Amino acid sequence: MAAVVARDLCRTFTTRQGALRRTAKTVEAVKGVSFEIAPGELFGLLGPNGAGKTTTIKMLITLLIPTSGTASVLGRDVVEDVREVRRRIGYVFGGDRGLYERLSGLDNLRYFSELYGVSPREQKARVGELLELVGLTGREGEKVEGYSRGMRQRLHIARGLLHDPDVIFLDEPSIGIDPVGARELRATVAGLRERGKTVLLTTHYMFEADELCDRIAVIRSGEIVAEGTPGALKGLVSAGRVMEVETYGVVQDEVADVREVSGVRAAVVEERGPVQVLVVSVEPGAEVTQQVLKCLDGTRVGRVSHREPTLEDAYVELVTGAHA
Ligand SMILES: Nc1ncnc2c1ncn2[C@@H]1O[C@H](COP(=O)(O)OP(=O)(O)OP(=O)(O)O)[C@@H](O)[C@H]1O
Repeated sequence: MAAVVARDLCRTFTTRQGALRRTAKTVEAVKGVSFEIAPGELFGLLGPNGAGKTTTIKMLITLLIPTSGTASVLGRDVVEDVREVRRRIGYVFGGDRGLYERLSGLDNLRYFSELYGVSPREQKARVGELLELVGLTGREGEKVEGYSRGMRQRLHIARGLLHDPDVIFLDEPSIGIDPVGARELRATVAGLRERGKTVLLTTHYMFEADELCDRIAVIRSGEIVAEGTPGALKGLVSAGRVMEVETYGVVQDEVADVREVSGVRAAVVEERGPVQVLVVSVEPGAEVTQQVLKCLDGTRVGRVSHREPTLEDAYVELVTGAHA
C-alpha cells in the first residue's frame, strides 16, 4: 500500500478585491494533482513560488479540504479520517516561528512532548534520540533565541517527530538558511529516510531535490508537469546543451527575443554577483550562438560558454513551459 496517495486533487480559493466595489476573484491553486509515495520513499515536490506546493501539502495534512479529488495517508482518507491521519503524520513548515525563544531547545521539546501526549516514560529517550538526529546534542541547554536559523529549523523537525509519525511533510525547510546550515539540514532529512520514514519535501532548490529525493514531481501553476527520478528528469534535457552568456544589464525584451530563436528551448537570467548570466537551453545539434548574441546587440556581453545540462536546467525548462 502506498504511504501517500493524491488523486486529482483540486483546490480553489475565492478572494474579494477592492475597497469599494468588491469583486470576487477565483484562484485555482491546485488543478488535478495526482501522485503516490511509497513507504520509506523521499518524494520531492518542486516548483516556483505560487505553484501550489503548500496548498497541496495542506490538503494532505488535513488543514485544507480539497475542492475536489481525494487523498489518503497510510490508507486513511484525509477528509473522512482526520484524527487518524493527524496522529500518524508530522509536518514542518519553513521559517522559524512557533518555538519558545526564552526556553532552551530541550525545554521546547519537553513542552511539545506534553502537548502531543508523549508518555512520560518515553519522553526522555525520545527527546534524546531526536536531538541526536537533528544534530543538536550538546546545544540543547541553550536558549532558542541564541540559535541560528538552521538550528531552529532542525529543532522544528525534532518537534514534528516527537509523536513518532510514519509520514513527515517538510514544506521548504531550508528557506532562508545559509549554505552551511542547509547542508546540516539536508543531512537531517537524509537521516529521516534512513530511519524508514516516508518524507514529502517541498523545495525551490534543485540541488537539494537532486541530492535527497528518490523521486520528484515538478509542479507549475497547480499542475504536475513532470515526475520521475532526478536522473530521469535530467534525461529530459540531457540530449541538449546549455549555453551561458555573461551580460551586464540585459533587459527582458532581449531575453524574450532569445526565446524565439529557433533551437532555443528556454532562456532565463540568473544574477551571479556583479554579472547576470543568461542561461540558454539549446536543442541537440542546434547552432544558436550567433543568433543569441545578435539578440543581445544593445547589451554589454562577457564570456560565452557551453556546458552539460543539470537538474536545474531540466527544472527551468519544465517550469517555463518548454515541455508543456
Ligand atoms: N488562502 C488563500 N487565499 C487565496 N489564494 C491563496 C490562498 N492560499 C494560496 N493561494 C494562492 O494559491 C496559489 C498557490 O499557492 P501555494 O502557497 O500553494 O504555492 P507554493 O507553491 O507553496 O508557493 P511558495 O513557494 O511561494 O510557498 C498562489 O497563487 C496563492 O496566491
